Amino acid sequence: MKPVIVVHGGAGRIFKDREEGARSGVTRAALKGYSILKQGGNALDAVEEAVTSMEDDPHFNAGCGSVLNEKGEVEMDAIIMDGKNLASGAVSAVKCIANPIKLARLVMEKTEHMLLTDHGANLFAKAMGVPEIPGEKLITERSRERWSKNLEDPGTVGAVAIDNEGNVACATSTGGLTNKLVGRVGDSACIGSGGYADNHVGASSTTGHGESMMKVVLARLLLYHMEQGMSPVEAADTALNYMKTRVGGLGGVIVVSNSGDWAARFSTKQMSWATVKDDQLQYGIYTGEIHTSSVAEALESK
Ligand SMILES: NC(=O)C[C@H](N)C(=O)O
Repeated sequence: MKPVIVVHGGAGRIFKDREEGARSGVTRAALKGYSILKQGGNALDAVEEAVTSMEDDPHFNAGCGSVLNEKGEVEMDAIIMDGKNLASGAVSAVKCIANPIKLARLVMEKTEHMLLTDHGANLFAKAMGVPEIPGEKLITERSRERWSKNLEDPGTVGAVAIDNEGNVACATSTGGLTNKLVGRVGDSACIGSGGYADNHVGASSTTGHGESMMKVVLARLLLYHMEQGMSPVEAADTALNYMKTRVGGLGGVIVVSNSGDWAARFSTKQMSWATVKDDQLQYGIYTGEIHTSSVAEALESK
């Protein structure tokens, strides 16, 4: 199986002055994940690496750069899932951690549980030797300014991949919604809403209005449509359209099928996304925008 990775950097409105940062952040993440797959690495490692790269990038609403809750603090949600055995791990409302996706992976691999929240997630991090960082380190000037004006930012991040053994995986990470209530948990920590991976079908990761996505269980819904015979593009559009007409919610999805077909679709005005397949990088932000270059060219310009 030829490896494929697809990443997103969030659906919503991306301002002009943020477009270049979003484009280069998603392409960097896709290239990092792909290089793991190319070296024979597995899909789980690739999606974790891609998401970690975007958590560390202050352009995105995940890790450093996360939006702030009603108290002006960062509380983050993340999930990772292995399509081989349907194992998954998640954290919700976790604070003072640089990379929630790594903590989610530890929940999957080191506990009997699937989701740890808030204080318990931090206690677990400590037990695993994951360093706590001051909450301030996750806050950017921009996130504080947008919070004070109660302005929404897109930027949840996610990745899906298939490796050369045909295993699929997904990972999603977010700071959630600006001015959310303390303790609010969104779709990104919830299996089937923020992401889902099953080798029998494929893997998906989502972004958008979390409460709407939880109502329709968006990530699993679109895989269901693929099980019924739809292509990734048709399944993504059908699921997004259902969410829009049924509950009035907007968002975006990325998906890879177990045969290596992929899609990046959104019902919002924009979503930053990138993919690498057959040593070719593609990326875009607006509907219909697709830039293409070889991986070699892209790595030279980085
Ligand atoms: N920007 C986002 O995708 C937000 C995320 N889905 C949430 O509701 O927490």
